[in-house]
Amino acid sequence: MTEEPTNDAGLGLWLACVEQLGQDLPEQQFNTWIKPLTAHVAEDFSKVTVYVANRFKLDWIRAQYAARIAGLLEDLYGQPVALELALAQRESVVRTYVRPYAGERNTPSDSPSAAPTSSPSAEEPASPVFRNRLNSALTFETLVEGTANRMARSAAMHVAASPGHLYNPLFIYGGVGLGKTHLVHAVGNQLLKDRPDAKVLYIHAEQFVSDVVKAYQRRTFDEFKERYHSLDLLLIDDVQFFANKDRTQEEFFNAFEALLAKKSHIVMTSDTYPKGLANIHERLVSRFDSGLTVAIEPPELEMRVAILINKARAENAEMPEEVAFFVAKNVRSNVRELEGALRKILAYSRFNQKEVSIQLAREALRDLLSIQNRQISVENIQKTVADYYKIKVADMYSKKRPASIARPRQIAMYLAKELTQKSLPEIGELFGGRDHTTVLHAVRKIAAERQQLTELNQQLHVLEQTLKG
Ligand SMILES: Nc1ncnc2c1ncn2[C@@H]1O[C@H](COP(=O)(O)OP(=O)(O)OP(=O)(O)O)[C@@H](O)[C@H]1O
Repeated sequence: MTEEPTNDAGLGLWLACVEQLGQDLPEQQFNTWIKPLTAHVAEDFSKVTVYVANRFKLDWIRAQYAARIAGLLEDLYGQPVALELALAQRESVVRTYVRPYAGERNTPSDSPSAAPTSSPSAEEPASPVFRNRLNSALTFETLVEGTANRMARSAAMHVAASPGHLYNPLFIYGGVGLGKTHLVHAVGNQLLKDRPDAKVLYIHAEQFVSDVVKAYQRRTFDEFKERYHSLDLLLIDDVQFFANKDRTQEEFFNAFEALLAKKSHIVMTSDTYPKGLANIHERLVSRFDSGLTVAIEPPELEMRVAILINKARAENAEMPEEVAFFVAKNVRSNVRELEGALRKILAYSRFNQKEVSIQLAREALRDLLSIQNRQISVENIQKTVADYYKIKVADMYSKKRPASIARPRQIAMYLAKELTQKSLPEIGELFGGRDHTTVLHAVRKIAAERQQLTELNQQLHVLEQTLKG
């Protein structure tokens, strides 16, 4: 492989990243995928271009390691570094990992002239593990269930258990990093576990476009059709990328009809619901919507906590529940960001040889937390305390008196007095129009008990840390 020139400091950054991966990954994975990589680091460190030997490996690196490499580079350099993956023969830089918005994406056109020279195909030589392009780590077992994904997950499990029947096609949509890709891989992996002979293919929509282009160029549409039309299960990710690709849409339509006719199953993902798709033919859109369409929502707090704890465990690290709560409270947007936060915390903990604690998490995530520039409001306190003690926010204002509710409410009043500038009557007002003496009683009671009860003190500590960010 060509050695790509890079400056010394840049080389140092790349080598440190590789070294860290060498420690983190199983030896065989490291030797197969990471060791052969070369990289070029921009003079100002703004971008690292990693060169990969062929398109197939590039896809694999992108799917499996790009987020991790980008995260490590950022940890090591101290600021975000754009990561680009490119084929080693330089003439065709494929796609940056840091994704632009859909409209700006540099996807291959499906006109023959714009075809990439080495577009991938489902037939490309590969070891049997990769032939179906499934990542065996993405299973139902490793996908944490919560309200946000319950329906999508159970529909997907249903499909995996009896493909070709209900919910065909299954159309899963949702924002970035919410687990759509994970879920479709899980369907494929589950089906293969039950029926190892099933013909399953996972493919990203962009790759399908490339396959169409190649069939065009080589006049191999018969083989193309045979390959796609013979599947038992087609898992196709990010179908919004079919926008404006007329020939691809036509071929996908054909494949779709053929597969449904023979009771094969199709599972699709997209960033929007079918009717929200732009520049896709109406006849395709209506077919996308003809089975079951389900959304994946951003994960709720408890799900985020569970994901963090599970992922830490998978990395052989312990994340105490209070730290997971602190992180989950502060990183809300999607699971990929949660994973990024976890990676930072674990790297920080290893590097400084300190145990994972709220204090450590706060240090590791200080950039992220300072961006949020949180202002503590009484509403925020009520929500956080309600989440922590697993009661409804509405109970903060209600007249209910059971201790399981009254106590968290007193704790929230105490924190409101401690962490905001509000007066006792103002706080009373915000807790369902209570008298200021009720608030005063709560504040005094909790302050006194805090001195006596270690457990309460610890809980208050977690809540304070969480609220202060
Ligand atoms: N419920 C979950 N439990 C465990 N891990 C999850 C869950 N949801 C998402 N993840 C993890 O979060 C990361 C991002 O998920 P995934 O790539 O499936 O998102 P996506 O919705 O396909 O995003 P995009 O649209 O950006 O491709 C993956 O590493 C995935 O394993």
